[in-house]
Amino acid sequence: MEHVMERFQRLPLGNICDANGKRGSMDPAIRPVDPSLHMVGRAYTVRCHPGDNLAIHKAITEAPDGSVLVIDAGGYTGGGHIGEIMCFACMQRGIRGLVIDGTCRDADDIQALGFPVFSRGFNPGGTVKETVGQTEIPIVCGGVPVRPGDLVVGNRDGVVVVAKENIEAVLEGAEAIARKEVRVLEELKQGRTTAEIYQFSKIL
Ligand SMILES: O=C([O-])CC(=O)C(=O)O
Ligand SMILES: [Mg+2]
Repeated sequence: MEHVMERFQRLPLGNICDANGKRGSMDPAIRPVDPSLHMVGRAYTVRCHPGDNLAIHKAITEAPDGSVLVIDAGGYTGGGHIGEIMCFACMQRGIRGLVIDGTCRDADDIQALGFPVFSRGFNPGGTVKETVGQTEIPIVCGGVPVRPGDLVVGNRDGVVVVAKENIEAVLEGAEAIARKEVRVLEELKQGRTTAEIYQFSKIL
């Protein structure tokens, strides 16, 4: 699986998404704290009560290393559910990154840690720690259904989710698309147009 993760990490998200039937891309309002970071791992899912981060603390203690925490916080933007402390705790547990349908805080410190976080922006406001919530259940995050063990890939383009049953097929399809794009770029350098290469001249 490690090799598979490395291969995914090298691929453009657009190629992965196209090979995934053009599906699986989250709402682009979910943005990386640090656009230079790449993230890939298996989803460990969390549903927390909006404005309450206790379920995320639970997930940090439970998730196996190599996981990406994918958190449905109901799109709540009234407080920062995660910050520097929780991201550092994730790193110590071998968690590869975190996606939250909600806001985080401590942006400068998270960036300094080099831990990949994707969120609906920031809010320095606090959250309560009262409701245990649920982990390892099917959720929706950024408009995309996510189940435990699905593959999650993120970079400055956004976040794409690949169903666990399709990981191998999507990887091979995305690599084939990437190879084809190398050939297209070569043909463009030789002076052909996209209309010629893609044979749009029949309809354009
Ligand atoms: O403690 C919190 O609620 C979130 C936070 O700021 C941190 O993890 O550093
Ligand atoms: Mg903090």
